[in-house]
Amino acid sequence: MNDIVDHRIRRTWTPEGASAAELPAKALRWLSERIGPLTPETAEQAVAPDSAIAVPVSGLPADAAADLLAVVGRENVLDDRAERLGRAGGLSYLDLIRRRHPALGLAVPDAVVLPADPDEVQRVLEVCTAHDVGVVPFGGGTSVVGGVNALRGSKESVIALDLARLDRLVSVDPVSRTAVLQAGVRGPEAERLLALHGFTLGHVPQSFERATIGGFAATRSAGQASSGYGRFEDMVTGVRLATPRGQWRLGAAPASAAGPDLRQLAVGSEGALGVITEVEVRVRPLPGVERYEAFVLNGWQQGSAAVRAMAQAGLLADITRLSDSEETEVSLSLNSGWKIFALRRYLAARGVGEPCLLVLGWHGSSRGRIAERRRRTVRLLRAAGAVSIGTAPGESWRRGRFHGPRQRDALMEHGVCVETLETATYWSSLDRLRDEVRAALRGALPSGAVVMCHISHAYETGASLYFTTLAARDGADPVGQWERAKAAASRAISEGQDRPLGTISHHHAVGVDHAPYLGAEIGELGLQVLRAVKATVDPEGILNPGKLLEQDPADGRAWIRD
Ligand SMILES: Cc1cc2nc3c(=O)[nH]c(=O)nc-3n(C[C@H](O)[C@H](O)[C@H](O)COP(=O)(O)OP(=O)(O)OC[C@H]3O[C@@H](n4cnc5c(N)ncnc54)[C@H](O)[C@@H]3O)c2cc1C
Repeated sequence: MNDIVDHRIRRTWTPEGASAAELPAKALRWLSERIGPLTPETAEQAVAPDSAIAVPVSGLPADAAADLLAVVGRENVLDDRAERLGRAGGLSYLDLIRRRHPALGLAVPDAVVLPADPDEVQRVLEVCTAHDVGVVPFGGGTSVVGGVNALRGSKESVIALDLARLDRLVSVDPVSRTAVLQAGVRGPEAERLLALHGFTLGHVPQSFERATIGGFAATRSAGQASSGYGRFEDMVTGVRLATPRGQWRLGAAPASAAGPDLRQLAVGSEGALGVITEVEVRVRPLPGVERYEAFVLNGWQQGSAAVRAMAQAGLLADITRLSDSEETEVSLSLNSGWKIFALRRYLAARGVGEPCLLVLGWHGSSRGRIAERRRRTVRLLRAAGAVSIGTAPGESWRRGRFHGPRQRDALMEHGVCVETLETATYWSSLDRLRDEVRAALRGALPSGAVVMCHISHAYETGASLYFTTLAARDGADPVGQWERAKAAASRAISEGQDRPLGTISHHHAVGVDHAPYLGAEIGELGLQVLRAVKATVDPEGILNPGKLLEQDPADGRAWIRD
């Protein structure tokens, strides 16, 4: 079993484990004052042994198993409970809760299959089509929308198709600045391999340490530096897919008017239209210099107007992230490193009563190049009323940029209901969307719940909104508690007059959790178009049953409560 999967079973993000993110006493005190007394989980709940989780005997038919062994070798068809449990779902709050409360049940694949290369992936799909076995493509397993849950749909058995062995940088074209990476390469390894050639991808989501190139493409991921490097789909120049109907290569030129851009059907296909085996990406020269800094704006309106002005003037930093006052308050309260009292006094003296933190990160070939870019941005920000608080808080953000999942591990140990959700809309609707989602979450969660929001992806025409909630967990019904809150927020996002107020997902994708809301966004005709594509490439419906397009009430949700 690889380290990553092993540590996921133990419910810790990295090998260092939850101890890497122990919450300081000050943070716990602050939190219990805000959301009510924390009720740490019992030792049994916190580390439920694997043996406590019911894992049915593998239902993979013997003849299908034999054919799979013939393709990938005996050691790459795994049916022991630990390996299967390791791929039983992703990393949403509900996924983690199910692992802590074994009685809630988990959807466990019948086997884990690890092909070595694109041709083996293709042959695995042929075997699964012949034996009518469902296939869940599994990258880093960091889905937070149920994308890798081992649902069966109409199939008797389902495998997790783990792409971990597709871990190579296939080629680099330094002239065109493109590179081909296999789907199973994880974020840090992709950067390491590209750096050997002097390049970077610049795709750094918070799940960077574990998520894969194939997963980024399959979910239309957006990284923290999207303002500078673009979203993942902006980086993709070509895709190689294995489908039950054969291999499909897309992307012949950097731009094309040869009909609709079918690459964009593969990007965002969430394992339902094919298995992405290779991705050709645009790469950029490694930046020689980085600079992180922070400003404070007075209130959300002033902050979001400043980010809009930056976006519309083409003056965004590579990383541009605005926290609302609630999120800023939490950062200030929980951060032990800053001189908080002095900072609050300084801001009050500058007339900032409702601080909203704006972090900017700059990448460039030299200090001079960065200075040149930031000069105009800083002028704009000063005119918008922003107060510079220097590089220390920016550096602190950079150092902690991947700590979120570890802190979540620690918060869960303390009995907190901690989850995130995200959306995006046009600037003219942004404030209304934020107000409505906050009201929906507050209405559904216990009083005192902390509901924070930030903008971390901004465009000329609009921005994403990312919400984080912290609430006292309902120990008797933790799943129902979050499902109700999430449904209320999703309704607020999806309702609107002639179009929804926002998108049901800016970068987490659809999976199971957002499937009921997809129709509101793309219309019944849109759903039919996608179903027609699915019927063409996957006529037997083996690929990722119950995700993206399908809502199978008998399978899609019921197992959660079983
Ligand atoms: C703590 C945390 C922070 C996160 N932060 C971000 C963030 O900042 N930005 C962001 O965009 N997302 C974020 N996510 C969500 C998640 O990391 C992304 O969706 C990521 O792109 C998933 O990559 P993965 O390799 O883990 O894919 P998986 O979780 O393994 O799979 C995701 C979906 O893609 C399909 N899939 C995976 N690989 C392939 C393939 N090769 N071919 C076809 N289908 C495939 C799966 O079947 C599934 O439907 C975060 C998640 C967590 C847990």
